Amino acid sequence: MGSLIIPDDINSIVLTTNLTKRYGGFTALHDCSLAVQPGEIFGLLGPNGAGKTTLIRLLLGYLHVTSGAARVVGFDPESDSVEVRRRVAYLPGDARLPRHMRGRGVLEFFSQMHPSGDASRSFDVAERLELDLSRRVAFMSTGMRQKLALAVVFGPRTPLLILDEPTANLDPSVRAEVLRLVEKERDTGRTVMFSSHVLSEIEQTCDRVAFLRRGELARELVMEDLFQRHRVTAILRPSASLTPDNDSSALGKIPDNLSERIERSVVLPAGPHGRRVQIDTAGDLAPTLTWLASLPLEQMRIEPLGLHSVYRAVHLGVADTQPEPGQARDADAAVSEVAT
Ligand SMILES: Nc1ncnc2c1ncn2[C@@H]1O[C@H](COP(=O)(O)OP(=O)(O)OP(=O)(O)O)[C@@H](O)[C@H]1O
Repeated sequence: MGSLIIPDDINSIVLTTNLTKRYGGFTALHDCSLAVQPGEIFGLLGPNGAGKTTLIRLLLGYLHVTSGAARVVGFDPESDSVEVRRRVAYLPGDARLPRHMRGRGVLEFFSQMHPSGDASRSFDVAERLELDLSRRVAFMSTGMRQKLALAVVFGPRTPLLILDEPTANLDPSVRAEVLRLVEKERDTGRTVMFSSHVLSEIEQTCDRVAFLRRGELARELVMEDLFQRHRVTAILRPSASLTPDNDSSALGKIPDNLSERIERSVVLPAGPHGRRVQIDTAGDLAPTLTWLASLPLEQMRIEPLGLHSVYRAVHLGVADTQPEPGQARDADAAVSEVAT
């Protein structure tokens, strides 16, 4: 406890320094240091058991810290959890609501419980999510209960919202509506932290994302930087000359001004249409396009590299820019299993 807080991070709304949680001999979170800035949507990604919920519950003081420190909305959740919870609206992954109450009663009850509760905001959210508030919780479906829990949590006007898998059990149109609500809150200056297994919604909504893997903070990513990374796929013209080991010599030397932007360029073994070429780029595409146009390539396709490739790399512990040929298919299967 009581680790040094870096002065640059003094304005962070969430700050953790070497935060660690052990259950007996098992480490659920290890040396996690991260900072969330006011007004951003911060995503937490990671496979099952990675430590996302552990981190969130430490931030709210529901779990005791083993070592390291956290500061949330200016307070230490270990010693001031009441102050933290006054300022944070929290959606647990396993939200439990009073089964005997009707939806309307639940929203009124929770808005009175929270110091910054506002029932009218909860009712608005319930309406946007098309939730029938006349039903008793006991007779609601899983998705309806999730909508009700969301209506509860979007009620209080707290500076920070922490949502543990907010879109779990919801159909695609409701998921989209929840993400719009999250963005709306951010646009009013609130900060949102949320965990999810759905890469597309993190990609679409978050300003920054942290990847947890086996209790470690494996990677942090600014989404703007991710959107600047692309994969160019093309077929090598049959006339292009190749050295016997099929290296990337057919692509020539990468111009000096692009050396930082071209993260990877490979000629893959021949497929049904010829030899495939893959080039991964970072940063502004404009200068790269001129070079690409000069190469002996056809059927060129340019796609954003996307969170999927980073997730795969972090999840499998391989470099996202240099997957082994043939490994990609296995990796994709593993990701779709875990991350869709
Ligand atoms: N009370 C506990 N005692 C022992 N181990 C625990 C306890 N609570 C959680 N763990 C373990 O800590 C690890 C992290 O769990 P956590 O719930 O934080 O993961 P998560 O990333 O939220 O996973 P999921 O995506 O499945 O919700 C898991 O291996 C889990 O089994």
